[in-house]
Formats: sequence, C-alpha cells, structure tokens
Amino acid sequence: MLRIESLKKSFNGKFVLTDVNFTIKRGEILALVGPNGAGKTTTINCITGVFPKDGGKIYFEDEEFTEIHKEKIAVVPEDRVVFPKLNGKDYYKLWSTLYSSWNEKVFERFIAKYNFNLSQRIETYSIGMKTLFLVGLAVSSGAEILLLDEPTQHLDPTIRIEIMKIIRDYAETGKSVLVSSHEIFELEEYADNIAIIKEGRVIFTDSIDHAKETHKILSSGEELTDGTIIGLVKNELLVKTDIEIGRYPKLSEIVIGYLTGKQSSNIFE
Ligand SMILES: Nc1ncnc2c1ncn2[C@@H]1O[C@H](COP(=O)(O)OP(=O)(O)OP(=O)(O)O)[C@@H](O)[C@H]1O
Repeated sequence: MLRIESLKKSFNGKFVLTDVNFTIKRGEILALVGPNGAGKTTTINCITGVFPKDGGKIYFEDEEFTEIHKEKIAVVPEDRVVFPKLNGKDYYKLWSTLYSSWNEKVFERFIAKYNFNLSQRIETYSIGMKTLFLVGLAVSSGAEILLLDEPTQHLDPTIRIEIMKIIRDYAETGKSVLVSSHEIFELEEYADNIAIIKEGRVIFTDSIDHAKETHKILSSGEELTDGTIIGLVKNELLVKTDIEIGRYPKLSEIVIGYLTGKQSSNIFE
C-alpha cells in the first residue's frame, strides 16, 4: 500500500537519506530499525511532507503520494509535543474533523477502556498516557497507514503491551503500519517485516520470518561451505545461506550483523 523508492533528503547540502527503499502491504507492520541518526525520523517526516524530499518516489497504492493522500496517514511523532492549552476533547474535535474516515466507535471504546478524562489538558498526562492517547487518536482516525516513531520509548511494560496490542489489532483490520524503534525484542513479537537503515540507506529489508530462515549464526571453528558472510555478532558470524549449518538467528542478531558488517568491533585490536 505504501512504497518508498530511492528516497533522498539533504540538509544544508549534506545528504542524510541517500537510498531509502521499502514497501508496506495492507495488513502488515514494517519495523524500521537502525542506529541513532540513521534517518528513521527523517524518513517519516519526508513521507508526511514535514520535510520536502530531494529525490525518490513515494507511492500510495501505485499512485504518487500527494497532498490529497495526506488524510490516508496518521502519525505519532517521536517528541509527543502537544498543544499546551488543549484538552482531550479539543484533540478529539481536531482529529475527528481532520479525518473523514474517523471511527467514533473505536474512539469511544478506547476512551472507556483506558478511562481517559477528556476534560484534562493532554500536556498534564504522564508520558505513557500521552503516548497511549496519541496512539488512540491515530487508530481512531481510520487512516490507511500509521506511522509510529518510537511508540514504546520510555514506557512501562504494561503500557508497552497495550500499545503493541493496539498496533497489531489495527494492522489486522487491513491497515499498514510503519514503526520506527530500537526495541528489537518487542518488534520480533509484533512486526511482520523489517527494514534496516544505516547512514541514510536501507541496507536490508525482508519479512522477519524469511530473514530468520535464510540466515544462520556460525560460531568460530564452524566451516562455511556455502553462503555470504554478512557480519560479526559478538564472536560469531551472521551468514546468509539456505544450507543447514550453525543455528538460526534471533532478529537482534540479524540487525547487529547487518549494522556491524565485517569490521572488528573490538576497539583495542
Ligand atoms: N532539521 C534538520 N536539520 C539538519 N539536520 C537534521 C535535521 N533533522 C535531522 N537531521 C539530521 O539527519 C540525520 C538523521 O536524523 P534522524 O532524526 O532522522 O535519525 P533517527 O534515525 O531518527 O535517529 P534516532 O534513533 O536518534 O531518533 C541526523 O544526522 C540528524 O542530525
């Protein structure tokens, strides 16, 4: 449903996105992972139009993405900045007016389930409740694509679980979700696909299940008879191969292997 091709973005002549490519189909959750400063938030900001892109294409269902598609997207930004004077009711009015696909029933159920006081100013909510409320607005919007920037950052385990469940349930209604996150163990539980971004370039993208099937971890001493060495994971090797050697990797090991590459991670060597 959302396709990004060769997306590029520069600030003051310096390119921070050089080649971002991925696709999110209907009903799928794509995890965008990468180190600090790799370009995750910039990618989201280019999709929403906060920043104009400097190259590449963004497609919504095979049409180039333009202003008219904007209401197809709902965003929960990383900074969770909210208008200081607005309360829950004001936010509800704003979002329900912005989205013609607004789903009143979903919002009502959400407010009742988590006991939100809509007359309270959002600024005074705890960070967890603020995030949960913004996620609630985003899923009530009925938007076809959710863009969530670090949705579980700084949250306690109970709210994390609630947010992961809401995201999964939303995708199961046929919507597409992009989650930027550093929480690889969580992503392994609820995301379908992964895109690894490094220095502004997507270096690997696949379904999580397929990535696990087609990579192996080899410990030192094990002989590699067929496959490609991707990178180091502590003292072991991440290898792309279909043959039955070593052991299957965890998602975190795939991410580390691609990000580390073949250079030694020991600064004392
Ligand atoms: N408005 C801006 N002006 C100049 N440089 C920017 C701007 N926004 C982002 N950058 C730069 O773009 C690069 C990518 O930043 P971005 O916030 O997209 O990374 P990120 O992957 O989301 O990082 P994190 O995981 O730390 O949130 C960084 O080098 C950052 O300094």
